[in-house]
Amino acid sequence: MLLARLAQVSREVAATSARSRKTALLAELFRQAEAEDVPVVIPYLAGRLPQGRLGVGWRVLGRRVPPAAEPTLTVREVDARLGELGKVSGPGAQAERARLVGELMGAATEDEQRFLLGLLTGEVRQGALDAVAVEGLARATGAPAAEVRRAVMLAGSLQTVAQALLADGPAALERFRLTVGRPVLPMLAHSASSVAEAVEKLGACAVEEKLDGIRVQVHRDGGTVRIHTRTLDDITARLPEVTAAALGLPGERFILDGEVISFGPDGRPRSFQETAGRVGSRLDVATAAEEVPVSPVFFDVLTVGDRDLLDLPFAERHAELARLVPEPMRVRRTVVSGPEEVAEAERFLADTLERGHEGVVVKALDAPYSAGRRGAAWLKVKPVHTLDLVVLAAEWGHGRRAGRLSNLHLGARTAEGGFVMLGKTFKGMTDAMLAWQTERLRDLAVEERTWGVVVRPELVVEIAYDGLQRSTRYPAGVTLRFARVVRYREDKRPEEADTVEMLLAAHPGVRP
Ligand SMILES: Nc1ncnc2c1ncn2[C@@H]1O[C@H](COP(=O)(O)OP(=O)(O)OP(=O)(O)O)[C@@H](O)[C@H]1O
Repeated sequence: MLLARLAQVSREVAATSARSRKTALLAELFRQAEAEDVPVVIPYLAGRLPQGRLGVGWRVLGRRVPPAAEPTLTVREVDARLGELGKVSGPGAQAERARLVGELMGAATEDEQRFLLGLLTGEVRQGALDAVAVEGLARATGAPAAEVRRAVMLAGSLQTVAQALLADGPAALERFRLTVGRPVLPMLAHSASSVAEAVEKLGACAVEEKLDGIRVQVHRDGGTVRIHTRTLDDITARLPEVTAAALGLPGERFILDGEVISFGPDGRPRSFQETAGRVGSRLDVATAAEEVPVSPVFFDVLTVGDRDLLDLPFAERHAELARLVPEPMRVRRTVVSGPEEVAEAERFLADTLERGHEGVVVKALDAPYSAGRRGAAWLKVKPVHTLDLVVLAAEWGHGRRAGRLSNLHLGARTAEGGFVMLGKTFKGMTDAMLAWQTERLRDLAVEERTWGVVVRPELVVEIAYDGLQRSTRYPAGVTLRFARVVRYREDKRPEEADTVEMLLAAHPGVRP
Protein backbone atom coordinates (compact mmCIF):
# COMPACT_ATOMS: atom_id res chain seq x y z
CA MET A 1 0.00 0.00 0.00
CA LEU A 2 1.21 3.48 -0.83
CA LEU A 3 1.92 5.86 2.02
CA ALA A 4 0.01 8.49 0.05
CA ARG A 5 -3.20 6.45 0.37
CA LEU A 6 -2.75 6.01 4.12
CA ALA A 7 -1.96 9.72 4.56
CA GLN A 8 -5.11 10.61 2.64
CA VAL A 9 -7.37 8.30 4.68
CA SER A 10 -5.79 9.47 7.92
CA ARG A 11 -6.55 13.08 6.98
CA GLU A 12 -10.11 12.30 5.90
CA VAL A 13 -10.85 10.28 9.04
CA ALA A 14 -9.60 13.13 11.22
CA ALA A 15 -11.66 15.65 9.26
CA THR A 16 -15.03 13.96 9.79
CA SER A 17 -16.83 13.50 13.07
CA ALA A 18 -19.39 11.07 11.62
CA ARG A 19 -18.65 7.58 12.86
CA SER A 20 -20.29 5.92 9.86
CA ARG A 21 -18.07 7.89 7.49
CA LYS A 22 -14.95 6.99 9.47
CA THR A 23 -15.96 3.31 9.36
CA ALA A 24 -16.55 3.45 5.60
CA LEU A 25 -13.17 5.10 5.00
CA LEU A 26 -11.35 2.52 7.10
CA ALA A 27 -13.23 -0.40 5.52
CA GLU A 28 -12.10 0.82 2.11
CA LEU A 29 -8.52 1.15 3.35
CA PHE A 30 -8.51 -2.40 4.76
CA ARG A 31 -9.92 -3.76 1.51
CA GLN A 32 -6.91 -2.31 -0.30
CA ALA A 33 -4.34 -3.38 2.30
CA GLU A 34 -2.41 -6.62 2.23
CA ALA A 35 -1.96 -8.62 5.43
CA GLU A 36 1.73 -7.65 5.47
CA ASP A 37 0.83 -3.95 5.51
CA VAL A 38 -1.17 -4.29 8.71
CA PRO A 39 1.70 -4.08 11.24
CA VAL A 40 2.46 -0.66 9.77
CA VAL A 41 -0.99 0.61 8.78
CA ILE A 42 -2.65 0.12 12.18
CA PRO A 43 -0.02 1.91 14.30
CA TYR A 44 0.40 4.69 11.72
CA LEU A 45 -3.36 5.30 11.69
CA ALA A 46 -3.26 5.75 15.45
CA GLY A 47 -0.16 7.93 15.15
CA ARG A 48 2.14 5.38 16.79
CA LEU A 49 5.55 4.30 15.59
CA PRO A 50 6.10 0.52 15.68
CA GLN A 51 9.73 1.29 16.58
CA GLY A 52 8.70 3.21 19.69
CA ARG A 53 11.18 6.04 19.67
CA LEU A 54 13.68 6.99 17.03
CA GLY A 55 15.87 9.64 18.61
CA VAL A 56 15.24 12.24 15.93
CA GLY A 57 14.80 15.71 17.31
CA TRP A 58 13.41 18.89 15.95
CA ARG A 59 16.81 19.97 14.65
CA VAL A 60 16.62 17.16 12.12
CA LEU A 61 12.89 17.28 11.45
CA GLY A 62 12.77 21.05 11.15
CA ARG A 63 14.82 21.12 7.92
CA ARG A 64 12.75 21.69 4.80
CA VAL A 65 13.39 19.22 2.00
CA PRO A 66 11.89 19.73 -1.48
CA PRO A 67 9.02 17.22 -1.85
CA ALA A 68 8.76 14.58 -4.56
CA ALA A 69 6.27 15.23 -7.34
CA GLU A 70 4.74 11.74 -7.45
CA PRO A 71 3.94 9.33 -4.61
CA THR A 72 6.11 6.20 -4.78
CA LEU A 73 6.78 5.27 -1.13
CA THR A 74 5.00 2.20 0.20
CA VAL A 75 4.12 1.94 3.89
CA ARG A 76 6.41 -1.06 4.27
CA GLU A 77 9.32 0.80 2.71
CA VAL A 78 8.79 3.71 5.09
CA ASP A 79 8.71 1.31 8.01
CA ALA A 80 11.95 -0.33 6.86
CA ARG A 81 13.64 3.06 6.51
CA LEU A 82 12.49 4.16 9.96
CA GLY A 83 13.77 0.83 11.28
CA GLU A 84 17.21 1.69 9.87
CA LEU A 85 16.97 5.12 11.42
CA GLY A 86 16.23 3.60 14.81
CA LYS A 87 19.39 1.51 14.68
CA VAL A 88 21.79 4.42 14.11
CA SER A 89 24.04 5.02 17.12
CA GLY A 90 27.55 6.01 18.10
CA PRO A 91 29.67 8.94 16.90
CA GLY A 92 28.25 10.77 13.93
CA ALA A 93 24.79 9.42 14.69
CA GLN A 94 23.10 12.82 14.44
CA ALA A 95 24.53 13.47 10.97
CA GLU A 96 23.57 9.99 9.80
CA ARG A 97 20.04 10.37 11.16
CA ALA A 98 19.75 13.73 9.41
CA ARG A 99 20.87 12.12 6.16
CA LEU A 100 18.33 9.29 6.44
CA VAL A 101 15.48 11.62 7.35
CA GLY A 102 16.48 13.91 4.45
CA GLU A 103 16.38 10.98 2.04
CA LEU A 104 13.00 9.82 3.29
CA MET A 105 11.47 13.29 3.16
CA GLY A 106 12.92 13.84 -0.30
CA ALA A 107 11.11 10.74 -1.55
CA ALA A 108 7.79 11.93 -0.07
CA THR A 109 5.21 14.23 -1.62
CA GLU A 110 4.12 17.32 0.26
CA ASP A 111 1.10 15.51 1.64
CA GLU A 112 3.20 12.55 2.75
CA GLN A 113 5.81 14.84 4.31
CA ARG A 114 3.10 16.41 6.43
CA PHE A 115 1.90 12.98 7.53
CA LEU A 116 5.43 11.76 8.34
CA LEU A 117 6.24 14.87 10.30
CA GLY A 118 3.08 14.42 12.35
CA LEU A 119 3.97 10.79 12.94
CA LEU A 120 7.54 11.51 13.99
CA THR A 121 6.59 14.33 16.35
CA GLY A 122 3.61 12.42 17.78
CA GLU A 123 1.07 14.93 16.49
CA VAL A 124 -1.16 12.71 14.35
CA ARG A 125 -2.22 10.67 17.35
CA GLN A 126 -5.89 9.82 16.81
CA GLY A 127 -7.77 8.92 19.94
CA ALA A 128 -10.39 6.18 20.11
CA LEU A 129 -9.70 4.99 16.59
CA ASP A 130 -9.50 1.32 17.53
CA ALA A 131 -13.27 0.87 17.96
CA VAL A 132 -13.98 2.35 14.53
CA ALA A 133 -11.15 0.33 13.02
CA VAL A 134 -12.76 -2.87 14.36
CA GLU A 135 -15.98 -2.00 12.56
CA GLY A 136 -14.11 -1.08 9.38
CA LEU A 137 -12.21 -4.33 9.51
CA ALA A 138 -15.41 -6.35 10.03
CA ARG A 139 -17.02 -4.65 7.07
CA ALA A 140 -13.97 -5.13 4.85
CA THR A 141 -13.69 -8.86 5.59
CA GLY A 142 -17.34 -9.83 6.06
CA ALA A 143 -16.81 -11.00 9.65
CA PRO A 144 -19.44 -10.15 12.32
CA ALA A 145 -18.33 -7.01 14.21
CA ALA A 146 -19.11 -8.53 17.63
CA GLU A 147 -16.84 -11.49 16.91
CA VAL A 148 -14.02 -9.26 15.69
CA ARG A 149 -14.39 -7.20 18.88
CA ARG A 150 -14.14 -10.28 21.10
CA ALA A 151 -11.12 -11.57 19.17
CA VAL A 152 -9.38 -8.19 19.55
CA MET A 153 -10.20 -8.20 23.24
CA LEU A 154 -8.73 -11.66 23.69
CA ALA A 155 -5.72 -11.16 21.45
CA GLY A 156 -5.07 -7.86 23.19
CA SER A 157 -4.17 -6.45 19.81
CA LEU A 158 -6.16 -5.12 16.89
CA GLN A 159 -3.12 -5.56 14.70
CA THR A 160 -2.79 -9.31 15.26
CA VAL A 161 -6.46 -9.89 14.50
CA ALA A 162 -6.44 -7.60 11.46
CA GLN A 163 -3.47 -9.39 9.99
CA ALA A 164 -5.05 -12.82 10.48
CA LEU A 165 -8.40 -11.66 9.07
CA LEU A 166 -6.88 -10.10 5.96
CA ALA A 167 -4.76 -13.18 5.33
CA ASP A 168 -7.33 -15.91 6.02
CA GLY A 169 -10.79 -14.35 6.20
CA PRO A 170 -13.39 -14.75 9.00
CA ALA A 171 -12.31 -18.37 9.75
CA ALA A 172 -9.14 -16.88 11.33
CA LEU A 173 -11.22 -15.70 14.30
CA GLU A 174 -11.20 -19.27 15.66
CA ARG A 175 -7.56 -18.72 16.63
CA PHE A 176 -8.41 -16.07 19.18
CA ARG A 177 -10.27 -18.04 21.81
CA LEU A 178 -9.47 -17.68 25.47
CA THR A 179 -6.73 -20.25 26.11
CA VAL A 180 -4.76 -21.13 29.20
CA GLY A 181 -1.18 -20.04 28.55
CA ARG A 182 -2.11 -17.09 26.35
CA PRO A 183 -2.55 -13.89 28.40
CA VAL A 184 -5.40 -11.46 27.75
CA LEU A 185 -5.56 -7.81 28.69
CA PRO A 186 -7.13 -7.34 32.12
CA MET A 187 -10.40 -5.61 32.83
CA LEU A 188 -9.92 -2.09 34.19
CA ALA A 189 -11.89 0.29 36.38
CA HIS A 190 -13.40 3.75 36.18
CA SER A 191 -13.34 6.13 39.14
CA ALA A 192 -16.18 7.18 41.40
CA SER A 193 -15.87 10.02 43.88
CA SER A 194 -17.50 8.14 46.76
CA VAL A 195 -18.72 4.71 47.74
CA ALA A 196 -22.26 6.10 47.81
CA GLU A 197 -21.98 7.22 44.18
CA ALA A 198 -20.54 3.84 43.14
CA VAL A 199 -23.26 1.83 44.91
CA GLU A 200 -25.92 4.14 43.54
CA LYS A 201 -24.67 3.49 40.00
CA LEU A 202 -24.16 -0.26 40.28
CA GLY A 203 -26.94 -1.52 42.54
CA ALA A 204 -26.16 -5.01 43.88
CA CYS A 205 -22.38 -5.10 44.10
CA ALA A 206 -19.26 -6.42 45.78
CA VAL A 207 -17.07 -3.88 47.56
CA GLU A 208 -13.51 -5.17 47.46
CA GLU A 209 -10.32 -3.86 49.00
CA LYS A 210 -8.04 -2.14 46.49
CA LEU A 211 -4.50 -3.33 47.02
CA ASP A 212 -1.69 -1.07 45.80
CA GLY A 213 0.51 -3.74 44.26
CA ILE A 214 1.10 -5.12 40.78
CA ARG A 215 -1.69 -6.61 38.70
CA VAL A 216 -1.02 -10.22 37.68
CA GLN A 217 -2.74 -12.82 35.55
CA VAL A 218 -1.76 -16.34 36.56
CA HIS A 219 -2.14 -19.23 34.12
CA ARG A 220 -1.72 -22.81 35.26
CA ASP A 221 -1.78 -25.81 32.96
CA GLY A 222 -0.87 -28.93 34.94
CA GLY A 223 2.64 -28.39 36.27
CA THR A 224 3.26 -25.24 34.21
CA VAL A 225 2.55 -21.79 35.63
CA ARG A 226 2.98 -18.48 33.79
CA ILE A 227 2.55 -15.05 35.33
CA HIS A 228 1.85 -11.97 33.25
CA THR A 229 1.64 -8.27 34.05
CA ARG A 230 -1.08 -5.93 33.00
CA THR A 231 0.93 -5.12 29.86
CA LEU A 232 1.23 -8.88 29.20
CA ASP A 233 4.95 -9.14 30.05
CA ASP A 234 5.95 -12.55 31.36
CA ILE A 235 7.33 -12.15 34.90
CA THR A 236 7.11 -15.81 35.97
CA ALA A 237 10.82 -16.07 36.78
CA ARG A 238 10.66 -13.15 39.21
CA LEU A 239 7.85 -14.49 41.39
CA PRO A 240 8.59 -18.01 42.63
CA GLU A 241 6.18 -17.54 45.57
CA VAL A 242 3.29 -16.95 43.17
CA THR A 243 4.17 -20.02 41.10
CA ALA A 244 4.29 -22.13 44.26
CA ALA A 245 0.94 -20.74 45.41
CA ALA A 246 -0.68 -21.52 42.04
CA LEU A 247 0.69 -25.06 42.06
CA GLY A 248 -0.73 -25.53 45.55
CA LEU A 249 -4.32 -24.83 44.42
CA PRO A 250 -6.71 -27.73 43.85
CA GLY A 251 -7.30 -27.09 40.10
CA GLU A 252 -5.10 -28.30 37.24
CA ARG A 253 -6.09 -25.72 34.64
CA PHE A 254 -7.15 -22.15 35.30
CA ILE A 255 -6.57 -18.45 34.70
CA LEU A 256 -6.71 -16.20 37.76
CA ASP A 257 -6.71 -12.42 37.99
CA GLY A 258 -5.35 -10.58 40.99
CA GLU A 259 -2.71 -8.40 42.54
CA VAL A 260 0.67 -9.25 44.05
CA ILE A 261 1.64 -7.22 47.04
CA SER A 262 4.23 -7.34 49.78
CA PHE A 263 3.16 -7.31 53.43
CA GLY A 264 5.60 -6.26 56.15
CA PRO A 265 6.26 -8.31 59.31
CA ASP A 266 3.41 -6.38 61.00
CA GLY A 267 0.98 -7.65 58.36
CA ARG A 268 0.47 -4.19 56.86
CA PRO A 269 1.07 -3.59 53.15
CA ARG A 270 4.48 -2.24 52.24
CA SER A 271 4.66 0.83 49.99
CA PHE A 272 3.95 0.47 46.30
CA GLN A 273 7.59 1.36 45.59
CA GLU A 274 8.80 -1.64 47.61
CA THR A 275 6.46 -4.10 45.91
CA ALA A 276 7.22 -2.63 42.47
CA GLY A 277 10.97 -2.71 43.14
CA ARG A 278 10.73 -6.37 44.09
CA VAL A 279 8.59 -7.34 41.10
CA GLY A 280 10.80 -5.28 38.79
CA SER A 281 14.08 -6.84 39.88
CA ARG A 282 15.43 -9.66 37.75
CA LEU A 283 18.66 -10.13 39.68
CA ASP A 284 19.06 -12.58 42.49
CA VAL A 285 15.41 -13.38 42.86
CA ALA A 286 16.05 -15.69 45.83
CA THR A 287 17.56 -12.93 47.99
CA ALA A 288 14.92 -10.43 46.88
CA ALA A 289 12.19 -12.94 47.77
CA GLU A 290 13.63 -13.29 51.24
CA GLU A 291 13.91 -9.55 51.84
CA VAL A 292 10.61 -8.52 50.30
CA PRO A 293 8.34 -11.57 49.99
CA VAL A 294 5.20 -11.03 47.94
CA SER A 295 1.81 -12.70 48.13
CA PRO A 296 -0.76 -13.16 45.38
CA VAL A 297 -4.23 -11.97 46.28
CA PHE A 298 -6.86 -12.99 43.72
CA PHE A 299 -10.18 -11.36 42.85
CA ASP A 300 -11.36 -13.00 39.63
CA VAL A 301 -11.19 -16.16 37.55
CA LEU A 302 -11.38 -16.31 33.75
CA THR A 303 -11.12 -20.03 33.06
CA VAL A 304 -11.49 -23.23 35.04
CA GLY A 305 -10.70 -26.50 33.29
CA ASP A 306 -11.92 -25.99 29.74
CA ARG A 307 -14.68 -23.60 30.68
CA ASP A 308 -14.41 -19.98 29.53
CA LEU A 309 -16.09 -17.95 32.31
CA LEU A 310 -15.79 -14.46 30.78
CA ASP A 311 -19.48 -14.10 29.99
CA LEU A 312 -20.70 -15.32 33.38
CA PRO A 313 -21.95 -12.67 35.82
CA PHE A 314 -19.33 -11.69 38.38
CA ALA A 315 -21.33 -13.33 41.20
CA GLU A 316 -20.97 -16.70 39.47
CA ARG A 317 -17.32 -16.19 38.58
CA HIS A 318 -16.64 -15.35 42.20
CA ALA A 319 -18.35 -18.53 43.36
CA GLU A 320 -15.93 -20.45 41.09
CA LEU A 321 -13.03 -18.44 42.50
CA ALA A 322 -14.07 -19.32 46.06
CA ARG A 323 -14.09 -23.02 45.15
CA LEU A 324 -10.56 -22.81 43.76
CA VAL A 325 -8.75 -20.31 45.98
CA PRO A 326 -8.79 -20.35 49.80
CA GLU A 327 -9.99 -17.21 51.54
CA PRO A 328 -6.60 -15.83 52.71
CA MET A 329 -5.50 -15.72 49.07
CA ARG A 330 -8.57 -13.77 47.92
CA VAL A 331 -9.21 -10.03 48.35
CA ARG A 332 -11.41 -9.13 51.28
CA ARG A 333 -14.85 -8.01 50.27
CA THR A 334 -18.37 -7.33 51.38
CA VAL A 335 -21.48 -7.74 49.29
CA VAL A 336 -24.27 -5.14 49.40
CA SER A 337 -27.68 -5.35 47.81
CA GLY A 338 -27.88 -1.68 46.74
CA PRO A 339 -28.04 1.93 48.01
CA GLU A 340 -30.09 0.87 51.07
CA GLU A 341 -26.96 -0.85 52.38
CA VAL A 342 -24.51 1.96 51.64
CA ALA A 343 -23.58 2.22 55.32
CA GLU A 344 -22.09 -1.27 55.14
CA ALA A 345 -20.05 -0.30 52.06
CA GLU A 346 -18.78 2.82 53.83
CA ARG A 347 -17.84 0.86 56.93
CA PHE A 348 -15.89 -1.56 54.73
CA LEU A 349 -14.01 1.31 53.03
CA ALA A 350 -13.08 2.84 56.40
CA ASP A 351 -11.87 -0.53 57.65
CA THR A 352 -9.83 -1.11 54.46
CA LEU A 353 -8.12 2.28 54.77
CA GLU A 354 -7.45 1.54 58.44
CA ARG A 355 -5.62 -1.61 57.39
CA GLY A 356 -3.34 0.48 55.17
CA HIS A 357 -4.86 -0.08 51.73
CA GLU A 358 -5.56 2.43 49.00
CA GLY A 359 -9.32 2.29 48.74
CA VAL A 360 -11.94 -0.05 47.30
CA VAL A 361 -13.11 -1.32 43.94
CA VAL A 362 -16.90 -1.58 43.72
CA LYS A 363 -18.03 -4.23 41.21
CA ALA A 364 -21.46 -4.97 39.72
CA LEU A 365 -22.45 -8.55 40.56
CA ASP A 366 -24.16 -9.13 37.23
CA ALA A 367 -21.37 -7.94 34.93
CA PRO A 368 -19.29 -10.15 32.61
CA TYR A 369 -15.51 -9.84 32.47
CA SER A 370 -14.60 -7.31 29.80
CA ALA A 371 -10.95 -7.96 29.05
CA GLY A 372 -8.93 -4.91 28.09
CA ARG A 373 -11.83 -2.55 28.80
CA ARG A 374 -12.24 0.18 31.30
CA GLY A 375 -15.73 -1.08 31.98
CA ALA A 376 -18.39 0.87 33.86
CA ALA A 377 -18.96 -2.28 35.97
CA TRP A 378 -15.86 -1.67 38.13
CA LEU A 379 -15.61 1.62 39.99
CA LYS A 380 -12.61 2.47 42.16
CA VAL A 381 -12.92 4.80 45.11
CA LYS A 382 -9.76 6.28 46.59
CA PRO A 383 -9.72 9.10 49.11
CA VAL A 384 -6.45 10.44 47.71
CA HIS A 385 -7.31 11.28 44.17
CA THR A 386 -4.54 11.17 41.60
CA LEU A 387 -4.46 11.86 37.88
CA ASP A 388 -2.57 10.09 35.14
CA LEU A 389 -1.19 12.85 32.92
CA VAL A 390 1.23 12.98 30.01
CA VAL A 391 4.52 14.87 30.04
CA LEU A 392 4.48 17.42 27.21
CA ALA A 393 7.76 19.23 27.95
CA ALA A 394 10.32 19.65 30.72
CA GLU A 395 12.45 22.57 31.92
CA TRP A 396 16.08 22.44 32.97
CA GLY A 397 16.51 22.65 36.72
CA HIS A 398 18.55 25.20 38.67
CA GLY A 399 20.92 24.99 41.64
CA ARG A 400 21.08 21.45 42.93
CA ARG A 401 19.08 20.34 39.90
CA ALA A 402 21.27 22.00 37.26
CA GLY A 403 21.80 19.67 34.30
CA ARG A 404 18.62 17.75 35.14
CA LEU A 405 15.25 18.05 33.44
CA SER A 406 13.04 19.04 36.34
CA ASN A 407 9.86 21.10 35.94
CA LEU A 408 7.36 18.97 33.99
CA HIS A 409 4.63 20.39 31.76
CA LEU A 410 1.59 18.20 32.38
CA GLY A 411 -1.09 17.46 29.81
CA ALA A 412 -4.54 15.88 30.04
CA ARG A 413 -6.07 14.08 27.09
CA THR A 414 -8.73 15.83 25.00
CA ALA A 415 -11.75 14.19 23.39
CA GLU A 416 -10.06 14.63 19.99
CA GLY A 417 -7.07 12.55 21.01
CA GLY A 418 -4.65 15.44 21.59
CA PHE A 419 -3.30 16.83 24.85
CA VAL A 420 -3.86 20.10 26.64
CA MET A 421 -1.53 21.54 29.24
CA LEU A 422 -2.91 21.73 32.79
CA GLY A 423 0.07 22.99 34.73
CA LYS A 424 3.62 22.25 35.78
CA THR A 425 5.36 20.55 38.65
CA PHE A 426 8.87 19.89 39.95
CA LYS A 427 7.67 18.49 43.27
CA GLY A 428 7.72 14.93 44.57
CA MET A 429 10.74 13.76 42.57
CA THR A 430 13.49 11.68 44.11
CA ASP A 431 17.07 12.02 42.84
CA ALA A 432 16.76 8.68 41.08
CA MET A 433 13.58 9.86 39.39
CA LEU A 434 15.26 13.08 38.24
CA ALA A 435 18.15 11.15 36.70
CA TRP A 436 15.78 8.68 35.03
CA GLN A 437 13.43 11.30 33.64
CA THR A 438 16.30 13.43 32.32
CA GLU A 439 17.52 10.55 30.22
CA ARG A 440 14.09 9.39 29.15
CA LEU A 441 12.82 12.86 28.24
CA ARG A 442 15.96 13.62 26.25
CA ASP A 443 15.22 10.55 24.17
CA LEU A 444 11.68 11.73 23.59
CA ALA A 445 12.65 15.33 22.74
CA VAL A 446 11.30 16.68 19.47
CA GLU A 447 12.38 20.25 20.06
CA GLU A 448 15.19 21.75 22.13
CA ARG A 449 14.74 25.18 23.63
CA THR A 450 16.96 27.23 25.90
CA TRP A 451 14.61 26.50 28.80
CA GLY A 452 14.28 22.77 28.21
CA VAL A 453 12.80 20.27 25.79
CA VAL A 454 9.44 19.65 24.15
CA VAL A 455 8.81 15.90 23.99
CA ARG A 456 6.70 13.36 22.16
CA PRO A 457 3.63 12.92 24.37
CA GLU A 458 4.45 9.36 25.48
CA LEU A 459 5.30 9.30 29.13
CA VAL A 460 2.47 8.90 31.65
CA VAL A 461 3.00 10.25 35.13
CA GLU A 462 0.73 9.88 38.15
CA ILE A 463 0.10 13.23 39.83
CA ALA A 464 -1.41 13.99 43.23
CA TYR A 465 -3.00 17.43 43.69
CA ASP A 466 -5.02 19.38 46.20
CA GLY A 467 -7.72 20.73 43.95
CA LEU A 468 -8.60 22.40 40.69
CA GLN A 469 -8.79 26.13 40.06
CA ARG A 470 -9.65 28.43 37.19
CA SER A 471 -6.73 29.79 35.27
CA THR A 472 -6.32 32.10 32.33
CA ARG A 473 -2.71 31.00 31.88
CA TYR A 474 -3.42 27.44 30.74
CA PRO A 475 -5.34 26.50 27.60
CA ALA A 476 -7.80 24.21 29.40
CA GLY A 477 -8.92 27.23 31.45
CA VAL A 478 -8.16 25.34 34.66
CA THR A 479 -5.03 24.29 36.52
CA LEU A 480 -4.07 21.94 39.36
CA ARG A 481 -3.38 23.20 42.88
CA PHE A 482 -0.16 21.87 44.40
CA ALA A 483 0.51 19.19 41.81
CA ARG A 484 3.22 16.68 42.71
CA VAL A 485 4.63 13.55 41.12
CA VAL A 486 3.65 10.25 42.74
CA ARG A 487 5.28 7.88 40.24
CA TYR A 488 5.82 7.24 36.56
CA ARG A 489 3.31 4.86 34.99
CA GLU A 490 5.28 3.03 32.35
CA ASP A 491 2.53 0.41 32.32
CA LYS A 492 0.16 2.96 30.81
CA ARG A 493 -0.02 4.30 27.29
CA PRO A 494 -0.82 7.98 26.69
CA GLU A 495 -4.22 6.90 25.31
CA GLU A 496 -5.03 5.79 28.85
CA ALA A 497 -4.28 9.14 30.47
CA ASP A 498 -7.10 11.06 32.16
CA THR A 499 -9.11 13.49 30.07
CA VAL A 500 -10.04 17.11 30.70
CA GLU A 501 -13.70 16.03 30.74
CA MET A 502 -13.06 13.48 33.50
CA LEU A 503 -11.21 16.09 35.52
CA LEU A 504 -14.00 18.66 35.15
CA ALA A 505 -16.61 16.03 36.00
CA ALA A 506 -14.74 15.29 39.23
CA HIS A 507 -14.80 19.00 40.18
CA PRO A 508 -18.29 20.22 39.35
CA GLY A 509 -17.71 23.49 41.21
CA VAL A 510 -14.88 24.64 38.93
CA ARG A 511 -15.60 25.80 35.39
CA PRO A 512 -13.08 27.16 32.87
N1 LIG B 1 -9.95 -5.87 44.24
C1 LIG B 1 -9.45 -5.36 43.12
N2 LIG B 1 -10.12 -5.47 41.96
C2 LIG B 1 -9.64 -4.95 40.82
N3 LIG B 1 -8.48 -4.29 40.73
C3 LIG B 1 -7.76 -4.15 41.85
C4 LIG B 1 -8.21 -4.68 43.09
N4 LIG B 1 -7.27 -4.39 44.01
C5 LIG B 1 -6.31 -3.70 43.39
N5 LIG B 1 -6.57 -3.55 42.09
C6 LIG B 1 -5.74 -2.80 41.14
O1 LIG B 1 -6.43 -1.62 40.79
C7 LIG B 1 -6.46 -1.44 39.39
C8 LIG B 1 -7.83 -0.95 38.99
O2 LIG B 1 -7.78 0.39 38.67
P1 LIG B 1 -7.56 0.80 37.16
O3 LIG B 1 -8.10 -0.21 36.28
O4 LIG B 1 -8.08 2.17 37.01
O5 LIG B 1 -6.00 0.76 37.03
P2 LIG B 1 -5.02 1.94 37.36
O6 LIG B 1 -5.27 3.06 36.45
O7 LIG B 1 -3.69 1.32 37.39
O8 LIG B 1 -5.49 2.38 38.78
P3 LIG B 1 -4.67 2.94 39.97
O9 LIG B 1 -3.64 3.88 39.42
O10 LIG B 1 -5.74 3.60 40.75
O11 LIG B 1 -4.10 1.73 40.62
C9 LIG B 1 -6.21 -2.79 38.80
O12 LIG B 1 -5.51 -2.72 37.58
C10 LIG B 1 -5.43 -3.53 39.86
O13 LIG B 1 -4.05 -3.41 39.61
